[in-house]
Amino acid sequence: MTNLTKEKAEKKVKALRKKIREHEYKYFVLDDPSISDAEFDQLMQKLIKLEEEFPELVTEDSPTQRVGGEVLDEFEKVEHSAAMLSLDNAFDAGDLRDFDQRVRKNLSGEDYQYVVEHKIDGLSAVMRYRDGSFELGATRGNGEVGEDITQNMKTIRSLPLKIEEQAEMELRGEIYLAKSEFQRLNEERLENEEAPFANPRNAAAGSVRQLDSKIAAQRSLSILIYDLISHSTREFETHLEVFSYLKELGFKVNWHQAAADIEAVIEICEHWQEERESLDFEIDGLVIKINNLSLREKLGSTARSPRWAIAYKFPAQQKTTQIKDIEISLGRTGALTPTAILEPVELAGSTVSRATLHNEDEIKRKDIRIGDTVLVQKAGDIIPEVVKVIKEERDGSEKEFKMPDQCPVCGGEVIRPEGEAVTRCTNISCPAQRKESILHFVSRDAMNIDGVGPALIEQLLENNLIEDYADLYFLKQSHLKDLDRMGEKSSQNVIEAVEASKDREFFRVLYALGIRHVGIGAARILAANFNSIEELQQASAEELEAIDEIGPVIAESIFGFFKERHNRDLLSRLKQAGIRLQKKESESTKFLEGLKFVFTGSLNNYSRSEVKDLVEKAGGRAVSSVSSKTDYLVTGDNPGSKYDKARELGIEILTEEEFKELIEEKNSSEN
Ligand SMILES: NC(=O)c1ccc[n+]([C@@H]2O[C@H](COP(=O)([O-])OP(=O)(O)OC[C@H]3O[C@@H](n4cnc5c(N)ncnc54)[C@H](O)[C@@H]3O)[C@@H](O)[C@H]2O)c1
Ligand SMILES: [Zn+2]
Repeated sequence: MTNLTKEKAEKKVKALRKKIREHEYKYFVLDDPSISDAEFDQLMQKLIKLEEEFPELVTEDSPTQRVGGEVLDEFEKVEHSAAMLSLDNAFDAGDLRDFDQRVRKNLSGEDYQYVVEHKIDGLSAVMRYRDGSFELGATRGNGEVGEDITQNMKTIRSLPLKIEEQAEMELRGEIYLAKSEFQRLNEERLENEEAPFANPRNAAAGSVRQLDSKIAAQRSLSILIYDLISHSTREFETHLEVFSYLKELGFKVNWHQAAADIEAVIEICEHWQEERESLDFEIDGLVIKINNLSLREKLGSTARSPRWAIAYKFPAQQKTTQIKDIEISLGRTGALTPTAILEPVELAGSTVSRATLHNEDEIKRKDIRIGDTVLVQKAGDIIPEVVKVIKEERDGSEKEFKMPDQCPVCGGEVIRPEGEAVTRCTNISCPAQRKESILHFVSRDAMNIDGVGPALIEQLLENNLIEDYADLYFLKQSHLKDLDRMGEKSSQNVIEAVEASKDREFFRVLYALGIRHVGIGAARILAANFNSIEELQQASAEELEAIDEIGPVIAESIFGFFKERHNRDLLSRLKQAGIRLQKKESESTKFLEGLKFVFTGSLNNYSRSEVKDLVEKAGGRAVSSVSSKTDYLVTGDNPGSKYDKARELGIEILTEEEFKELIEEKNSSEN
């Protein structure tokens, strides 16, 4: 009870109706809502409560008395043979039990059973078949009159256009977009600088309402059937019977499960609330229906919804809130990630106060500003994200965001390489990324320092014994002895292993530095072209790019590395420690030294034994299977599964032509 006077209540009711109508227009006509469904449902619930308390205020045109929706003039109108209603909502087990009480009372003692189905977050459609052919498809519209979308529905692959049934029949189902398709579509829209759809439902609705069915066809819509409205020659007793009949005819029917009573229904609802992410389409709840069809008739409907069904709605995954600030957090590879600090909101059962903004481009594309009202969403265990900005809410005080030009953790220089979306701190010993860089430094292909693993590195950092990898060379046995699992013997071993690494080949040192994009292959090429660190450091970007295998991205990264003052300091300490930062007289510069090649598909210019010879002459090895240790995969015609595996592992892939160039060039430069 609200304890309102009638006058006050009337004012509230009017204001609510106005608000609800505005949101219905944005949602149903523009396919562009500015609040989440849960927030909309709350407004509706408020109105329902007030109207229950003051029944004299109920008017025929109240949103509670009719199905929300509008019919667009662009389409032919279709009058429905039976009104297409909304569903009543339940938000928890209590609401479901209340519903069950009402059913029980209305059926006065008759036995009944429920069927529970997914509530697909799409839009409902009605389909008419005659003499075995799909004849008409229509939207729900305002419930009485819908829009003729027959042409667009014909693009839905899962909808049979012919069936083995000569009767006249009418079906209902939900048109939807699969999650993967929704994601693809939104990425495409962002790229074309179009506003992303707020959810798959809006995306599906926007696609169905395309006047050009070629565009609809590109959207890959799907449909699931959930009701039979009429049939000219057959009668059915239960909803379950209808489902098996439709399935037999070749329709894709909605998932469903029988439930003996409301407690069984509640269990099914709880199950799917947990499992909803496992589906390839969005469900926003479950629909509970009476199984026996004659009982449905007995229960009947209100102006807005049937009394024999109810929608159980999951807690909201989307809500509107405000961005209070945008902060930068640093990943372990030095990536600067902007994060929105939100006015806390309750979302899918937890309080959300941060959302990832991914990167600078994403902020620009979505035009996100500090102070904006935004729609945020949380799906599964994914970090919350900003779906879109509600631009109508701007008052001019919002501030545009600018990426900092210094690392917020260490003050180091940040760069955003051309063609990349990510801005990074270039300081290798930046606290946010030093563990990773030290791990890389000691790894097998790099300095190969045995006995220095993740656990030891963590301890060394925690005890302030080292800050970066150069510090490893200044460790004394007395520092190590007292650490966990570090006796006399093992600390001695560590010191010796560190000492032994001072004489590694020059290319390994170059690789160990951890310059972004300089993998072991690029390090070898650099070592073949420069005799010492100083030489490399003095090279201009142009000189670097002049080397065949070194592209602008690697060149820029090398350049950036040497420019950073922390990195220069790090190098001078490596030098001071006695690491050899130049080539040995005897150091092999064989071009493919140590590199592993895998070949797949049939080659046009070489036999398999020829390529093996070529690779081995240049110091490389030809191996038969792809693993993370593979450096190059060379593909001929009709490559096999090795190709997919290499792609998955991010291994560099060469065509036969590229391989040929590599080998020929090498031979000519070495002769
Ligand atoms: N965000 C906004 O601004 C805004 C505005 C208006 C409406 N809305 C949302 O739109 C919806 C209101 O639409 P409604 O009146 O269609 O009610 P509803 O979504 O609560 O339920 C009815 C609809 O459920 C769908 N459905 C999915 N699976 C079904 C199944 N297995 N069996 C039967 N029906 C199934 C059908 O399309 C049917 O029309 C609510 O979710 C509401 O939050 C949001
Ligand atoms: Zn930093």
